[in-house]
Amino acid sequence: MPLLSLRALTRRFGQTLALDRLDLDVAAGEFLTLLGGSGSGKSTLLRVVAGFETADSGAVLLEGRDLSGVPPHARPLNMMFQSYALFPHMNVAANVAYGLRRDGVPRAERDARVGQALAMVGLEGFGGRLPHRLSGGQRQRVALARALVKRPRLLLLDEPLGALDANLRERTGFELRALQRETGAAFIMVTHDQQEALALADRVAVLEHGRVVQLGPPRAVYDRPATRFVAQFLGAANVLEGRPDGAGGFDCPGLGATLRPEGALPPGTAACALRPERIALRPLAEGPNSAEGVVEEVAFRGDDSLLLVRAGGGALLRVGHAEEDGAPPPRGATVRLGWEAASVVPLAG
Ligand SMILES: Nc1ncnc2c1ncn2[C@@H]1O[C@H](COP(=O)(O)OP(=O)(O)OP(=O)(O)O)[C@@H](O)[C@H]1O
Repeated sequence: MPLLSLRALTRRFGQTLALDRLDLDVAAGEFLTLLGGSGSGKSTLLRVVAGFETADSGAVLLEGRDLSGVPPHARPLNMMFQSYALFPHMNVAANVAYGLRRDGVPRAERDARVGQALAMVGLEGFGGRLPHRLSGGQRQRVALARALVKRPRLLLLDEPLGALDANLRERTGFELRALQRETGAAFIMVTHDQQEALALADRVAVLEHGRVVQLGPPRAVYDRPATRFVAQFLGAANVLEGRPDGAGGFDCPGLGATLRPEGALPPGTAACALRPERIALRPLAEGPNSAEGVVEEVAFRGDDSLLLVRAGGGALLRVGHAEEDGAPPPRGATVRLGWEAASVVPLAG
């Protein structure tokens, strides 16, 4: 049985359908990241699971038990907010102890558990500090300790790393992952950052318009996006419109060329995705899966350059050019492009 099951969860705000008959199962001990554009329903989903928001219809089941009517503090889960929501007048230890005190946990046990939780997030010795005397990263850890101290089976994290700078964010992400393994709790984390979502998760759920449009291991979702939205949202793939040529290929007028995927095309395929880093500046095979274009822009990005290449049929392609392949061609250069059949991903929607 999954730890958490969401069944046909629906939540409206006036005309807005924030959650639209959403189904999702989360396994015990799993790290799931929720990725989606602004307004896709990520926060609403967490808030409904936590009990801060009620669904109009549908069910939230934790180990098969329906949580409707169970108040937030009585749910065997915890939520960590983006703002951390620490009590400013309470020191770190009191902030972390808050939920235990409310549950009537005796003083000695409380102190021991607060000590353990602070050690877990690397904040031993900080118990007496007030939140305003901590750095952003330290405040984030206090919030995490407070969420973990009750040993929840499920932890909901709403953009927990949002307030951290890039370096700290990466390090804290790894720490979060280690903590999740150590505690065995399932984590559901909302993030705007697609790389973070891919890096940390066992599975990624992509939300669009209040529904899960794709769910799977990071690599599978990245390599085989199911829809135009997922292809462009994750890794900004090129989405090429066209139609099947009836002979296993996909005619793409914008490209002025034919794409040929490895497998068969479903008859209704209306677009294919092609990742920028899978396009080489040379033909890889004879015939299909190559095109010609003119370099319109070259943007240096550190470990690679991004080229915008205008293909023969007018489509503008994003093409990644790795540093180890030497200097990128200059603007105005005519280039021949090629890619493997395995890189062509037919899209369903
Ligand atoms: N309390 C509310 N009142 C009215 N509309 C709301 C409320 N909460 C959310 N919404 C709307 O529901 C939709 C989903 O919002 P939600 O906050 O869940 O999205 P999100 O994916 O978390 O977005 P973001 O990434 O911007 O935080 C949005 O259109 C939002 O405007």
